[in-house]
Amino acid sequence: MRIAVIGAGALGGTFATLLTRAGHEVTVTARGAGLAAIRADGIRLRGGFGEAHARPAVLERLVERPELTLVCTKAQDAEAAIGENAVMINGSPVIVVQNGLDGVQTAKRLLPHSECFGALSIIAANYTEPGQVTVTTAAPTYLGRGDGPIDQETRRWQRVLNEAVPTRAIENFIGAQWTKLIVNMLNALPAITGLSVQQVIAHPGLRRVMTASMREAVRVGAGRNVRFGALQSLSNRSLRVFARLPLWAGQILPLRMRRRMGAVPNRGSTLQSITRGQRTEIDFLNGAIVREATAAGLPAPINTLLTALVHEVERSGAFLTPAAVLTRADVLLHAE
Ligand SMILES: NC(=O)C1=CN([C@@H]2O[C@H](COP(=O)(O)OP(=O)(O)OC[C@H]3O[C@@H](n4cnc5c(N)ncnc54)[C@H](OP(=O)(O)O)[C@@H]3O)[C@@H](O)[C@H]2O)C=CC1
Ligand SMILES: CC(C)(CO)C(=O)C(=O)O
Repeated sequence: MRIAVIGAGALGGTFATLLTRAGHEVTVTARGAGLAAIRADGIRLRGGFGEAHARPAVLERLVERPELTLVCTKAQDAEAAIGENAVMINGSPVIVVQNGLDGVQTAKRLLPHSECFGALSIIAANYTEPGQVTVTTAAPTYLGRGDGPIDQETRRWQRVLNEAVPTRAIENFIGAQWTKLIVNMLNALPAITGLSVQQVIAHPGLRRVMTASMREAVRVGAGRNVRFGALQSLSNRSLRVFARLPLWAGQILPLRMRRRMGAVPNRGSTLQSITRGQRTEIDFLNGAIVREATAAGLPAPINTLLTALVHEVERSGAFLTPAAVLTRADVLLHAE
């Protein structure tokens, strides 16, 4: 099948390489150093899914209509990246592989003639340099659309993706996007401190802040009447119970997430943007919680602080020490 992958970074590079290995005819779009590196030597994948080297076609923009397109940019780049390729992809199916709440809606708005789906990936992948990706956790990807049951088209594309990476079709995709947003409360503190996700969770003070951000996010979702979708071991019921536990007991959730992640350091996709000197996705992660809280008339002080701290680090290029983070967060934790 002719498959296009827009944005060949950590996840795009993983999907492009493994779809090529599965026998598909893959074209990726890239720019700058990524374009030059992939043109010269293809994409090299290491880690959790084994070693693979793919030589997909690489272009700045698509010039042919693919049979399926995966959009794998960060959320802040999705509108531009889809817009640049809209002439070619509008009318053919599109899967947006993205964190945050907005990706599928953005694709639907820009591609009114396409069937649009979303993929929530639990894979952890590190874009170590242009054209090089290391998978630090090999985990499933969840595919769906809307808030209803799984439809036939979703099952069809699930089977195609599943040839490359373990993929499951899910009902209530919109609720599952929220559940993934709770998981993505893992991202901010590594981006602020420069530590891996596992190191942040191992730090008792930072773990409390992370747990508080997750609880706040669940409460905001509940305030927006969200029915959280099932993802890994998380469910609507378990998340709502988690948000009511005392803070000390709630820390079981990030500890469980760390256990599932394994021991290979996971830098998280937001820290990777910081390290590359790029704008992060934080306004679509913790920032989305702040916006949703405003809409629900609820406070979201922890997510407001974490969003602001990531922006501080983006501007200064200097990570904060755990002690500096705790000085800023302590008063909020006492009020929790
Ligand atoms: N990495 C991970 O482990 C996980 C990531 N995710 C989510 O998946 C999504 C993708 O993340 P990730 O793969 O980490 O991101 P990366 O930043 O590694 O990759 C995104 C790629 O998109 C490229 N890009 C941006 N705009 C364009 C454009 N207009 N045309 C062509 N290419 C473009 C970027 O190029 P350039 O480098 O030139 O900017 C970059 O190579 C995010 O929403 C993230 O949150 C979800 C689960 C895990
Ligand atoms: C789940 C996690 C944290 C995996 O790294 C992720 O989604 C990300 O890095 O954006």
